[in-house]
Order: sequence, then structure tokens, then C-alpha cells
Amino acid sequence: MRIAVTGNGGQVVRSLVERGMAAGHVVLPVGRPQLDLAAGDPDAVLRALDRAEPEAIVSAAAYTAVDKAESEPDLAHAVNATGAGHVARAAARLGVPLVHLSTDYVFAGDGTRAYREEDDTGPTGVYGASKLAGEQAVLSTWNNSAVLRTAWVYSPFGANFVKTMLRLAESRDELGVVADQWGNPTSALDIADGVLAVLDNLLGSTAPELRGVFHMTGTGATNWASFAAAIFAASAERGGPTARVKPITTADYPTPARRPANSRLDGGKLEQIHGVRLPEWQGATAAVVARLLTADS
Ligand SMILES: NC(=O)C1=CN([C@@H]2O[C@H](COP(=O)(O)OP(=O)(O)OC[C@H]3O[C@@H](n4cnc5c(N)ncnc54)[C@H](O)[C@@H]3O)[C@@H](O)[C@H]2O)C=CC1
Repeated sequence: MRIAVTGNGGQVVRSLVERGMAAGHVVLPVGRPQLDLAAGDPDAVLRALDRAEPEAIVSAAAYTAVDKAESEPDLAHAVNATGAGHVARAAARLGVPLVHLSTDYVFAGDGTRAYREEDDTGPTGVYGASKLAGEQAVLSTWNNSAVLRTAWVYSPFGANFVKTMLRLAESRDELGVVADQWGNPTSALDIADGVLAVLDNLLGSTAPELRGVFHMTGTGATNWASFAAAIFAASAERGGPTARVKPITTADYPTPARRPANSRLDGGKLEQIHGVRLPEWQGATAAVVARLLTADS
């Protein structure tokens, strides 16, 4: 399959290139300057994607700076909402299926169980609101789309929690990490595998139930402090940096954007309809830690 993916250098983009190429697909990142989602130019987005001659498109580019978005709402909306709509319009014009990535931050996080796709949304910050508007723009523009909400993404690439923890542990014995926010850590490499499987299904069938919103995260839930402890356990086993984790509360660690306390996502629909279930987060975390300790990525 020949796949165009929006963005370049991002965690999911690089993971899709790696996993897609390994599976025999051609994966073409299409990013700035040719495709700039902030530019408000739908025809330029179409031209850039058309040039890749894709059989399918993955919309993975986004404004992902959750805290900075609070002071740059216009830019966050331009990229995550308007820009996402432009990608969907291009997919519609080219007549190819679209997978669009979204986030657990579309939810308020005040529930007690894992969120299902049909649950009420209620973003608590600019980033979540812009991503929710993006979902709506995609789904109202192109009905051959699957919106995949994922969460707590880490990988050997880019900036993420796993890399931050390992870096901090090189100079600190103890780290305070928030223990009252719950979610599903998700390896971008596993997201890539899941996206490829969903695209395969979209290309293979016109069934409407394969389209729409799905939750796709690593299997199992945890909090940031336990996630950090798992990272250090995997690192220590391999002789890498480690630190004691001191559980703290969200109130101890104020950030510009309010985070959902419980943004666990229920992946049952994706498994039932697409036959996709991502691996358990613990093993996936250990694999990324091992790779970070042995490689220079
Ligand atoms: N990182 C996370 O923890 C989570 C990410 N997601 C979603 O998953 C998707 C992928 O996220 P990551 O790979 O982690 O993000 P990332 O921050 O690693 O990469 C973002 C990508 O977007 C591109 N980009 C940013 N602004 C752009 C613009 N104006 N025009 C064109 N390209 C632009 C960058 O070049 C980069 O390729 C995004 O849709 C994000 O909202 C969802 C839940 C959690």
C-alpha cells in the first residue's frame, strides 16, 4: 500500500515509516514546508498530498504542545481543527481512505470507568478542544475516515515521557511524578501497526461500521508515577539510569493546561470491529526503554 502521512519528524510519523516500510508498504511523510496545516490553504494541502499519489492517507500532524496551546489558541485551532479538515478534504478529493489521529484529551476525565466512543466529550483545555473540533471537521468532510483516539504516546523518537524520565534520572536520585492522573501509555510503534491494520480494513471493505471514531491505546491503564516506576525498572534491568519515584498530586504540579484525571479509553470497539488490540503497555514500555538504551535514536 502507498501511504501518505502528514507531518515529518513526529513520533507517529517516524513509527509509521519504520513499521510500514518493514511490512512492505511505501510510507511517504508529507510535511512542512510543502504541507503547512497552519497556512489555511486547503489547495496547497491537496497539492502536497496529491503529489505523493497515495492509496491511503494518515493524518498524524498536529499541534501537540498541550500547555503552550493555552497561550496560542488560534494556532492550535488552525492546525488541529481547520488543518485537519483540509486533510480530510484532500482525502475526499483524491478518493482515498483517511485515518485521523485524535486524543484522550477530548474528554473531561471526571468519570470512573474507561471512556467509550459514544461518551460525552468535554475537553478541559485548548488542545483537547482543538482536537475535538478536528474530529468533527474530518467526520463531516469525508465519510471514508476512521478517527483513532490514542493517549500518552511515547516512542524511541521525538520528545516524550519515557525519554524525559530517563534523561532526568541521569542527574537525579528522586523524581516527583503525578500519581492521580490515570490513562493508557501507548507506544507509537504499536499505533503504527494498528493504523496499518485499520487502513487495510478500510481499503478492503466499504462497510460503514469500519468508519467513525475508535479508541486505540496500549492495553492496560496506569498513572504517571507507576508508568515512571515501570520505565525505571526496565532501565535498571538493563543497567540504565534509574531514580526513586515520589508520588505527588496534580495540585503539587500545576500546569497551564488542566489534564483529565481519568482519561482511560476503552478499546473494545476497535477490537470487535477492526480486530485490532494493541499490546500491554508494560511490555511495550520495556521494549522502547531497551531500544533507547542501546540506540542513538
Ligand atoms: N503525543 C501524545 O501523547 C499524543 C498524541 N496524540 C495525537 O497523535 C498524533 C501524533 O502525535 P505525535 O506523533 O506524538 O506528535 P509529535 O508532536 O511528535 O509530532 C507532530 C507532527 O506534526 C507536525 N506538525 C506540527 N505542526 C504542523 C503544521 N503546522 N503543518 C504540518 N505539520 C505540522 C510535526 O512536524 C510533526 O511531524 C497527533 O494527532 C496527536 O494529537 C494523541 C494523544 C496523545
